Amino acid sequence: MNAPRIKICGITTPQALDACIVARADYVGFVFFPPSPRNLTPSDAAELAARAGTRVQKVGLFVDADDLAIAEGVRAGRLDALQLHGSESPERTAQVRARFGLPVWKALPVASAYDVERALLYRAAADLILFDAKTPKGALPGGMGLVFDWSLLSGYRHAANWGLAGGLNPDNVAEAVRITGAPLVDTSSGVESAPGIKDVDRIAAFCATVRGS
Ligand SMILES: O=C(O)c1ccccc1NCC(=O)[C@H](O)[C@H](O)COP(=O)(O)O
Repeated sequence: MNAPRIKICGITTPQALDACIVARADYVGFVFFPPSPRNLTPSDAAELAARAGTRVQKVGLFVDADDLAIAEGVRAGRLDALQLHGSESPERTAQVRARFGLPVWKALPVASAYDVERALLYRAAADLILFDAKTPKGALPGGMGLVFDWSLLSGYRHAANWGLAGGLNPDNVAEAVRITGAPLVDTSSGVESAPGIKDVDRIAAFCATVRGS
């Protein structure tokens, strides 16, 4: 089995970006959601994008954003893909893909087998389904370090390209991949020393563990 592709989400500094590139992460995530401790202004995103060049793919994360906000993120962050992490419907997801001409990842919150089945609704609209842990009402919809029951994905016949997120870190990611067979893993708080503060050693350890799994 090929090693899973790796996305490190919530990059806010050149040091963290460089650590992802050195560790050969496939994707970095730029968060465009003001309530997040990882939110980027357009000028921060432009600086990071210029530094990254084509060395890593840049995924812009949006939560129920309108076209204007997405367009600003796409321009500033020179984005390669869009991650919709709110309650976007299949119709809105398809609309965003058509409007921006970029691959769209749809994050789905998971707490039960029913939540996993909802992926079918997005089969035609999204290029990738990202299964993430459901967060409590009123909390951020992601980036909380919460894990869901990975056995919900064990042996599941996926109808679409997909990835696993939610509380992954250097200590648990090998087990998560073993149980789910995830072809892509995504982490944010699991490679941080505090909310929004990436730890370059944890980024390196996460990537090394995934490549070795
Ligand atoms: O990172 C945020 O602050 C955030 C805010 C709003 C929606 C999603 C957010 N992050 C998503 C991610 O970073 C990941 O795609 C995923 O949720 C994994 O996060 P974590 O559990 O912290 O590893």
